[in-house]
Amino acid sequence: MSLDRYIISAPGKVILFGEHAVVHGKTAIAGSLDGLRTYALFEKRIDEYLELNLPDLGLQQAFLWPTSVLPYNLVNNIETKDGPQNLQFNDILLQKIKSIVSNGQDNQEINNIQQIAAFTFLYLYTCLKNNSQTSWNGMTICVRSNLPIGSGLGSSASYSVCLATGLLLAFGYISSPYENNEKQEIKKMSELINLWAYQAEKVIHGTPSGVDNSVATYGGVIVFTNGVIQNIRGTQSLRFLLTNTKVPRHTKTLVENVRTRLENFPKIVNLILDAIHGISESFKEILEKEINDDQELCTKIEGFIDMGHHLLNSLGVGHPSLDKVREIAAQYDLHTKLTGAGGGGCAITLIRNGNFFLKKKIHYNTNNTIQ
Ligand SMILES: Nc1ncnc2c1ncn2[C@@H]1O[C@H](COP(=O)(O)OP(=O)(O)OP(=O)(O)O)[C@@H](O)[C@H]1O
Ligand SMILES: C[C@@](O)(CCO)CC(=O)[O-]
Ligand SMILES: [Mg+2]
Repeated sequence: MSLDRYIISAPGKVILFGEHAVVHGKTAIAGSLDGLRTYALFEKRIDEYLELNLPDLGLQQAFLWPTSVLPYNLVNNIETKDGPQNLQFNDILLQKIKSIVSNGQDNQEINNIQQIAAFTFLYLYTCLKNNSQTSWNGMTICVRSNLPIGSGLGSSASYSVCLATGLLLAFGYISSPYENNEKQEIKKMSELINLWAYQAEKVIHGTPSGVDNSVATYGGVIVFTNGVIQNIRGTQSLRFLLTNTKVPRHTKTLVENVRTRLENFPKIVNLILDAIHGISESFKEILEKEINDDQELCTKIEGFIDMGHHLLNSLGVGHPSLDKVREIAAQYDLHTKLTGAGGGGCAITLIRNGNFFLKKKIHYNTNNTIQ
């Protein structure tokens, strides 16, 4: 039974190690950001209109569409992994939604951030509305976030998780944890949310790995390899300083550039991706070892940070502003790497403190898989 209103929230993220390599099947370690989140209000309307308010994108006026213009019944088995896989990014659907978002001008490229966000919502709505028996035909959505957008902190992933959750709740595919907090049910619902948030991320990122939407869905710190997720519980929260260079960049473009470099220099770039994979796996291993000497542990992680930063630079996703952050932090003997897609955006600096690495037994939960 769906309610008439939902308020949903999902965290941003930092990638500690493995960005870009994770797109090519390697391992990444990502952590969710407690205080930086996206919030979405979904409210049922009595008319058959969709109203989308995106004030963070400088949208003065809400998008407003009659539901009658949208195509339906594209996906048969929404609730299984086959659902999205059967759903080809078929051109008719994409063109149809693109023309709706660009007010009827056909063959318009969707390139500004408002249209990308609107297209992502309409795509997910069209897939999930399907033939679900629900009274949520019309709805008003408003999205707000305190995450910097386009800065490498997973704003698109938290946006995608909020949209997927709101629509799955509205169309009755999941129920709120207040109505059903049975552990097994929550696990199933989280997997469905993550599956459809991943579809939304594909619209925004092009060929995402799924690590961003996974950590925005599950929270905490996760180890992610090819869609397999290990939740790391019981870790002492690592302390990082987040620096936003405020240099704008697009994740989709940066990911495409790395793919081109891999196609042009496969023998070299594959070794770099393997080295980045090695850092993620080594980090995972030291979390499991009983290293009680905090200094030794900290020195190892600082080594991973330095190597990780230089390896990402060699993939062409660095930026002078990120190196500047490294240089300034190094004056205080602190170690810094870019986080997310790079090319500007944010850097993370490891903060040492006395009891920084109080070791607690690290427990890996059973694997969750999302694809
Ligand atoms: N609060 C928001 N409201 C509406 N759309 C948003 C919001 N936050 C993010 N988006 C969507 O996500 C896009 C930014 O995604 P992008 O992947 O480029 O950056 P990011 O997710 O912040 O960085 P990274 O992917 O490197 O972590 C925006 O263009 C917009 O379409
Ligand atoms: C750059 C990347 O690895 C992380 C972006 O936050 C892209 C992805 O994994 O989808
Ligand atoms: Mg993103």
